[in-house]
Amino acid sequence: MSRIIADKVCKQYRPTGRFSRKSSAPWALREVSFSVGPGEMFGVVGANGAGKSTLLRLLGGVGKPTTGSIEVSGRIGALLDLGGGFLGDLTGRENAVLAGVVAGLLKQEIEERLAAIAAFAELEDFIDQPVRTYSTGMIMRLAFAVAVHTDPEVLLVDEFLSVGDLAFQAKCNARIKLLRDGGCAIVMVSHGMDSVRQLCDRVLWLKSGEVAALGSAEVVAGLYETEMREETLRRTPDGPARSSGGLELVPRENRFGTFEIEIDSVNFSPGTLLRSGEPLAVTLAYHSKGTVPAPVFVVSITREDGAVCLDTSTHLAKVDIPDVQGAGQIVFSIDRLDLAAGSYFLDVGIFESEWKHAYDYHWHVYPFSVEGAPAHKGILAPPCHWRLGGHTD
Ligand SMILES: Nc1ncnc2c1ncn2[C@@H]1O[C@H](COP(=O)(O)OP(=O)(O)OP(=O)(O)O)[C@@H](O)[C@H]1O
Repeated sequence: MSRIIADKVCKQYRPTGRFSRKSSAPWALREVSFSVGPGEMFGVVGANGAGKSTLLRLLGGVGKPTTGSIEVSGRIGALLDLGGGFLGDLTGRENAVLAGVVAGLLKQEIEERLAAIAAFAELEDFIDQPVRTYSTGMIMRLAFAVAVHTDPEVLLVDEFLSVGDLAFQAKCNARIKLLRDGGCAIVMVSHGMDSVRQLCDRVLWLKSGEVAALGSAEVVAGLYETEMREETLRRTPDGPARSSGGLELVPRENRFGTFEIEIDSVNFSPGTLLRSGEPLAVTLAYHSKGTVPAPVFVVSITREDGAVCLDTSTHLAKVDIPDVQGAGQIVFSIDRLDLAAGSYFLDVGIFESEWKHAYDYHWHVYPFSVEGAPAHKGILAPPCHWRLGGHTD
């Protein structure tokens, strides 16, 4: 069950000013699909103008996708515009009650929580003062405290907005983790890859409104950092698009990396049809020009909607990989691929030993389909059996 399902979401703001007549406005989001389950922390990363806030706003019900759909189930706690909705002449207490009611709580329910809200926001002495006398930090603390005390089942947070002093930030993060452990689905726009790695389960990387990558936090943070690193170093990837086995590998589109090691070939043809329950073996052939210390090899299988089915690496499997130089190959095999029928992607890559950046990562280059699976719902479809035992009268 998912709390959030975004399906091919596109957003184009109504043309104004320079886009009014001659050309149409650019797309702020284009064909963005993903789902977030209960208890999942879903990060959204991307450069300025990539579409992160637009996505968060749409998830919070502010505006509608131009095309595509968004389904959110459960009470939403949105920290989109911290304190922006507060009325200056009302006291902190009155604003908290109003915000709680808007979030869907009964007046009495929110009143019962006021002491906890004021304590969390560290505003006990100021809660009966008008909000116009508050500093920006105090307003943000109050807004955050209200949002996390309304039992949200979905929480939308922009990390930038949740900053207070470091101690308060740590308290917010702890609270967010608590909510996650209680089954809240959290979408967090993140700006630092360290916090992405620490907090998020999965990450969506938006680039000019499109999905650049979607997968486990480590992989996507590594890919993003690769690109940022290249940008900071003003470094262009070696070589133009390369063709391999009929595939077009385009740097920064479906191939990310610094290419100190390159994946030369993968023995997996795009469009392969697999039968559920069959074994799978993938051989990566690679080469490096210089010596590369203990790289991490990664294989990931995602469903078409971005759900991670398998995400593994030599690091997780504790396989000892020596320093690499020259050409070599590595084989990854699964005894049974018990996937439900559907469409999937196999992604492969090689990362720096500490996951700091990708050497070479092939993103959604190898689509495949699975058929012949038992008719279960969900991602896994292993052979299953039912046995009714005994009778109760
Ligand atoms: N209200 C608006 N009207 C018109 N265009 C908008 C509006 N809001 C955002 N955009 C445009 O949509 C695109 C995505 O913007 P958005 O603010 O969602 O990106 P972002 O990733 O959140 O950026 P940042 O990190 O700078 O906040 C940009 O090109 C931006 O100019």
